[in-house]
Amino acid sequence: MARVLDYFPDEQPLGAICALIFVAFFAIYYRRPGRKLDHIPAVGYQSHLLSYISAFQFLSNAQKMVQQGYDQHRNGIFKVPYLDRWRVVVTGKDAIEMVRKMPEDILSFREAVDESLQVPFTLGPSIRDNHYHHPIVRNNLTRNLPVLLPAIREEIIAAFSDVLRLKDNGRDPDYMGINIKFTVTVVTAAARLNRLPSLLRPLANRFLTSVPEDIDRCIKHLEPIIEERRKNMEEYGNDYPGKPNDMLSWLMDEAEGDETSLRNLTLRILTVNFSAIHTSTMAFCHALFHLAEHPEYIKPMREEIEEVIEREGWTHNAMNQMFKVDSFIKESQRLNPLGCLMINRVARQPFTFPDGTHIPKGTCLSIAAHALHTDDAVYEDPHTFDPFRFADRTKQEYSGHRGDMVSTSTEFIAFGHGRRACPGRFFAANELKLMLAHLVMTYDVKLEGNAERPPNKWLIANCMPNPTAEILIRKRVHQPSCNDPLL
Ligand code: HEM
Repeated sequence: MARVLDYFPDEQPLGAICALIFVAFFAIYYRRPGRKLDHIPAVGYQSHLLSYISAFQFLSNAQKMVQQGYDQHRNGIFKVPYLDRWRVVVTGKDAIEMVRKMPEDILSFREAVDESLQVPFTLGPSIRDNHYHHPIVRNNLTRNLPVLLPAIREEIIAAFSDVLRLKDNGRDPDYMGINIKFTVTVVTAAARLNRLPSLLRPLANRFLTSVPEDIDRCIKHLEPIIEERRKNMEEYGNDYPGKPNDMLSWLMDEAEGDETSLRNLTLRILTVNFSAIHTSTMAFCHALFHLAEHPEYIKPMREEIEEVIEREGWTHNAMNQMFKVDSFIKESQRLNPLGCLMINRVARQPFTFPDGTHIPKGTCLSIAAHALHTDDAVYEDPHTFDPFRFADRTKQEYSGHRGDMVSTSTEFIAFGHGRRACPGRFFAANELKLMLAHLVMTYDVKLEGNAERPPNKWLIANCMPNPTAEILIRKRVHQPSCNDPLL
């Protein structure tokens, strides 16, 4: 104490005491549930106050620290320090299986999402309490993929032309902009709210977020469409001829009570796009950077695509037969999942793992995704990008659909695993495969010189493709016949 007081002039001991009380309050307030996790080994300092040093290191070193814990406690359980809490990390097949099977009232997915995104404030109570869009994404969207595939392909081709500034694709830039920006709006507001004590959050939310303005802007686009569909339904019945077969129609069909309001339907569209846009964008960029580093993999994929498209055309069936394209993206997701910690959950009740580790109520728990995906006990030569690793369906471990990108397991958790696994992954897989197939059939890509793949950017535990990297891309001189007139 004497040494700390030395930093303050003699006449200001009160200031020093206030500062110390503030630091102590910060330290005690922030770490929850704190000492109840003392029995779980920590990465970095274990003691309460010193662990703040490790928590600061974790901000810029999360992936390495999680890997360190994984290497030291293989098939065990350890904890990593965040500024506001410990996070318990679970490793090993059996423990992952146990987490997968835990019911929501013991290990909650919802509570983890609500906390990390501050859903009650950012997206609001209707999104927190009602998840009717989940089965729509999982069932309606997936079921309709065969009929929607041509429209999805058309969108992809238009998007490529737009991004490469080849021609104006006629899509409304304001509507696209709101949907793209919405994720950033929500995530930024959530990060700010997470730094505040819960009592201040309702008030602070009003100043920290532009979600209401984003919804207002989006309403302007969707109002005339929703009104027209309602009018048609009133006049010609629910299944009127020409009714669009899309997310908005499915939501309008299923919404009940308050959910039928224009505002709530708009918020629901923004929320579905929130889950879809950035995840898919990052997945595609990761794969694109691997391809640009290894253009030699373009040829075998072109051969596969040409052969499949000659037989099946650009159909859903064709997508299911592009094993190399599927494997390429899956391999890229294996090495570059959304983060080093995934399948985040909050313990709603205390429970004990079979190895005797007790998990108190309120504990935040995750699986070490990146470490699992690069474990040499799980994958051969795990740090090498081996694009067609999953493509050989004669191998028993990848036979049937087991090699597919959408197939989750205790060895591949890029989409989560179990009941809560991403309901949009079937759509995502088709979208990503169509994008990669379109890219390789239409363009050549490479990195400048002999450059290596641009390094990923880590935001604490979240992994993103390098946002400033550049690749070289040019249109192929000879287009194959299977590239139809849509181009
Ligand atoms: C490559 C692209 C994607 C990846 C890597 C991805 C990954 C994930 C992951 C890891 C989860 C959480 C699973 C868990 O914690 O157990 C999730 C949830 C979810 N995903 Fe995806 N996803 C992708 C694309 C999509 C798309 C395209 C949609 C919609 C069309 C979608 C809709 C959802 C929804 C609705 C949830 C539940 C989220 C919530 O309740 O807040 N995802 N996704």
